[in-house]
Amino acid sequence: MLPAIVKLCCGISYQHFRSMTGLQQRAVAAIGQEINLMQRGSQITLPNWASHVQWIKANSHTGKPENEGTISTPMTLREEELVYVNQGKEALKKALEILQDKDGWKREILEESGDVVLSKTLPGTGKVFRLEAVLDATPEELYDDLFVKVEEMNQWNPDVKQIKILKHIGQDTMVTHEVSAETAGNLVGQRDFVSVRHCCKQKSCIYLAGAATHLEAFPPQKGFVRAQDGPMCIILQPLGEEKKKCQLTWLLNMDLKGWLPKSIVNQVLPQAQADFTKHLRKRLSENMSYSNKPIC
Ligand SMILES: CC(C)CCC[C@@H](C)[C@H]1CC[C@H]2[C@@H]3CC=C4C[C@@H](O)CC[C@]4(C)[C@H]3CC[C@]12C
Repeated sequence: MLPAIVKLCCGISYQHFRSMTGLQQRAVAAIGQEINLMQRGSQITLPNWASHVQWIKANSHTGKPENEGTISTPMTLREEELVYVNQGKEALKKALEILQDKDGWKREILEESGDVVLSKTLPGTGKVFRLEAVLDATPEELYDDLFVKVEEMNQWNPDVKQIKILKHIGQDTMVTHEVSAETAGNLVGQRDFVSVRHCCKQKSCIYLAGAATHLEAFPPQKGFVRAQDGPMCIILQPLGEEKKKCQLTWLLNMDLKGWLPKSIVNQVLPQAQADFTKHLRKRLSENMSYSNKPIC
């Protein structure tokens, strides 16, 4: 019944859509784009009938509907954005596959706090690192610092010089530009990265995935070696019901590019991971002391 009504509405409104001008056309096209994107990015589940509605695709230059005379096929709009969402999902899948295999990990660092960094060499991928740490925070709080407020990371992590969000694609995907700080003694020069960052929440766990990507408007910058991050992933898993404790598992898979001896790379990367949790703990304790402060 419902699909029939929708089809009828489409039939009735079709002539109107065709005779619409400029802004109106763009508005309808934009709504269509939005619905397609939401549906494809599976941010919302639309009822089945929604797929019967065929949206008019407006030409971005002329504002006129494309395929004049025929009802256009379901739009392949914002394809570029869907590419990023899929890259993020793919990164998560690949990173989880690596983490799922519990065999063959070698211990690189064991901190007094109990944080541990492990490594494994994978054929075709090279050496990957895995950090395991328990933090006094909920997954949501960590998601806030690591995803929502990612641009603030340089304020608490001295290994990061700058992070900028170049593009938001919905709430769960973004393209970021990161610049690392110079390491002590400038053993490894500054690197910059353009990455797709994708978040996925499942039950009580939060997954933050990432992988190197391209943004035409952001080619490699002069003076920086463009490195490649990923497929990487951070898993935030709550520990215990009441206590604010969270298990953080971080798979780091980074190609620093440039001319660097492997021995240096294999030393700085696990160290950067171990340092990351130290800085993150400090940030969390500062956040906590703020939230405990009386309001006035
Ligand atoms: C050894 C030198 C060259 C590199 C050291 C800098 C490293 C530690 C920095 C540079 C960019 C940083 C990443 C930038 C963005 C994110 C996304 C966020 O959701 C989780 C943390 C994560 C993944 C950061 C982890 C730390 C990071 C990888």
